[in-house]
Amino acid sequence: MTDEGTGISSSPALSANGLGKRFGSRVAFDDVSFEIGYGEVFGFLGPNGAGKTTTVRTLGTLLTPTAGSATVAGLPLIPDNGVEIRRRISIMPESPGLYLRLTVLENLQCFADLYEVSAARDRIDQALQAVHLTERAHDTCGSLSKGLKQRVALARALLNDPQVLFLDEPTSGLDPVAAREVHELIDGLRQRGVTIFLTTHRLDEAERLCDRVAILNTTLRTVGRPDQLRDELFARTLNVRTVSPLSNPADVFLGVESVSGWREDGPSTYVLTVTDPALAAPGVTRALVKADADVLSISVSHHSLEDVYLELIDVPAGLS
Ligand SMILES: Nc1ncnc2c1ncn2[C@@H]1O[C@H](COP(=O)(O)OP(=O)(O)OP(=O)(O)O)[C@@H](O)[C@H]1O
Repeated sequence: MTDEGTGISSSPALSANGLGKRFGSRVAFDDVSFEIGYGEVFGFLGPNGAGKTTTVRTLGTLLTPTAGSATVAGLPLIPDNGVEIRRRISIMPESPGLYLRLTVLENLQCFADLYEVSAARDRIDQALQAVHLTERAHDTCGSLSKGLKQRVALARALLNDPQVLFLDEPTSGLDPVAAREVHELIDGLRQRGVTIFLTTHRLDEAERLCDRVAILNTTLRTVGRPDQLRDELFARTLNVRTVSPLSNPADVFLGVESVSGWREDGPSTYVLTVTDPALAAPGVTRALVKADADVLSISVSHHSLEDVYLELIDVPAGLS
């Protein structure tokens, strides 16, 4: 569905409603619901065995769901739509699955034939350019590093110019430089308006790349923007350190705009719960100066997506 005049689609690129998949008595994932807009980069996080790959394979029409419903690239996920959905999407699996004795170009030609890509040579050239591999087109895939193989797999996933791209752990096993290159490629795809469904164990990756993330552990634990999840789960705090203990901290802190509580966190260290750190910090500074306190530092505490993840996933005792 397209909004008149704007050309922008108003229906979600991907949606799931109570979606589930079980293998016999084993539940791979259950009761998963979300909506993803066109052009969004959506992170799908969860521990080993959480059901991420099975969700991707189900949305990618490779497995049939056992519960719920979904739409993929604007089409209901039903067997009759399988061919058309596969035409509109691509899946880049965790392992590249290339023919190692064939060159990069031959691999792409092979897959372009398989996918019946029209104007194949142009699409291959565009895909090679998108992943910066034009120079390596005639190298055999067996001679490429893991990071370069991953780029070939990404080029293959781009051959059909997908509306929705599923990336299953695209940086698994890559060194930081190769991972950063993949991140830059994903950024480039986002700028071209490709909707990306990204499964990853790397929380820094999700935080850097994703507009929103979902945390899955067989069922969905939460969906939201990383900063929104942090704010929902953790109170905002200011950390104040002074040279010597304050004689009456309550008198100093309470009454400052935006400060709703305080506690001591060791000698001369105070943690203040605040509604808005940007408002609270200058007020607290003024109050400390007025009380003649020698201030060592005032800092806003930052929670990472990892904190959110660990809070929501049941981590076995002793591991957190
Ligand atoms: N074909 C299958 N037959 C039976 N069980 C399966 C099958 N595929 C997956 N499972 C089970 O479904 C659950 C979810 O697996 P899945 O591979 O989707 O998890 P994941 O989140 O992708 O894990 P990882 O991060 O380790 O790749 C696991 O318990 C797994 O053993």
